[in-house]
Amino acid sequence: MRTLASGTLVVSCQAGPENPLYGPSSMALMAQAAEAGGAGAIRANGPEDIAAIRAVTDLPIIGLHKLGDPAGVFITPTYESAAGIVAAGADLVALDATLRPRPDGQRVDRLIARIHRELGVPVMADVDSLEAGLAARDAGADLVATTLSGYTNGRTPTGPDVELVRQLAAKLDCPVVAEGRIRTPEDVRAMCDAGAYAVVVGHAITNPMDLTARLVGAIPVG
Ligand SMILES: CC(=O)N[C@H](C=O)[C@@H](O)[C@H](O)[C@H](O)COP(=O)(O)O
Repeated sequence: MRTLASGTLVVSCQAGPENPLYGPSSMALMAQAAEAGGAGAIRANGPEDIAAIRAVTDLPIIGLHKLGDPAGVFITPTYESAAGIVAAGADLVALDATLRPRPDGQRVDRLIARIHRELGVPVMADVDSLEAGLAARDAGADLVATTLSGYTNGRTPTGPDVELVRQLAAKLDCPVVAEGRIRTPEDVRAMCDAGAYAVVVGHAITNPMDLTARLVGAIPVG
């Protein structure tokens, strides 16, 4: 079984329908490019993308399935969504473990226990706060990630949440994964110094629209 090693840079290869790169073949190419650059694992969304990525790499895949309302719990909200991505080739399941109500009313500890029992893969809890991270570990999560920090209370900061990584790493007895708005080598280093076990980077590597817009924004007007 493929596992997430300590000190890994994970590249999140995701594109929504608004992105010209939307689709499994583009995401498989992204994953191959990430691997060629030294990525140690891939994070990917949905069974189609995951199956296409699985076909071209042996790297561990952290799978998720975004379903439902993005304003609520939508990262792998149900057991069925977890089962679908594992069948497609995911080695770990990432799921929303914020303290928000789940769409099916399911308790997260029962969901995690069922994934362990029936799918036999580790669960990475995507959280937004220290409280949610501690609760996720108590609920059985194998790893805790800061993925949802800044996305659940209406205001998204521009930078990554180094402080949350530091707090989680100080309190938890499991790997803490840094994720969200990490853009530069300095950000990556700050996360490692704060105690991150692994670092996930998405937009800054796999979203050329974002990269282009940032540089276009640097051109003086007039
Ligand atoms: C909040 C949410 O839905 N995050 C998603 C989780 O899978 C992805 O859209 C992010 O790209 C991923 O977390 C990596 O983060 P960033 O792209 O900022 O490096």
